[in-house]
Amino acid sequence: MLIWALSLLLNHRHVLKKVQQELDDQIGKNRRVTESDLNNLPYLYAVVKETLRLYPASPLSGLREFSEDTTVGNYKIPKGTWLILNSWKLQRDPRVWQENPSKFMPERFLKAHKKLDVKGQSFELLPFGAGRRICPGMNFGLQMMHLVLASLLQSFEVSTVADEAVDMTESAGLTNLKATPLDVLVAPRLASRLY
Ligand code: HEM
Repeated sequence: MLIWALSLLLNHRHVLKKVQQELDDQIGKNRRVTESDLNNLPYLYAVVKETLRLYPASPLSGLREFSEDTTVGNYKIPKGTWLILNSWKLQRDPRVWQENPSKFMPERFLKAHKKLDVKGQSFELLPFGAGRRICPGMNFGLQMMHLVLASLLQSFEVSTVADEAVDMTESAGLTNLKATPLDVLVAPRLASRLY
């Protein structure tokens, strides 16, 4: 997830600058970001949500089995049928994400989709699944993503070799990995005593 987030930010430098500006405004450059700062970083949260929307770690959800005959929409589903949810497709569905569904736009989570969260309550956005078998590592995973991304972007300027665009090709598989490795150049952006 971190690699997708960094890749998206490197291809959208204005978003990268906005995340770093938020970090500078909220924390400043005289100390390192800590876990207790995270609640004051709404733009960073929007970036993480938008990354999980476009590049869910598990594009096809865990398997479910219908425990009784039922009807969903106009479809009759017999007991025992297996269900696999395509969250990758759902999370780019133009009927839900009307404004440029495939575009990286964290602002959508501060405006039109402000109320959507990633914790299994908003069925348009299910990067951790939902229900009884929802990812048990969700809160830990989210907290780590926010903290690691915040620390990295506060501490370092990041760029690509020769300012090339990052290749966003995805690999086929149960987990959504980048097809090509990400090379990042880093340079310190804080005083040396803080490292
Ligand atoms: C950003 C990080 C993570 C993402 C996006 C993620 C995503 C997912 C997804 C989509 C599922 C399937 C849920 C379902 O079928 O409804 C899942 C299941 C699971 N995850 Fe995660 N996960 C993350 C981090 C973690 C971490 C840090 C741990 C452990 C420390 C963890 C442990 C598990 C386990 C054990 C399951 C299987 C749960 C079950 O079948 O009952 N995950 N995860």
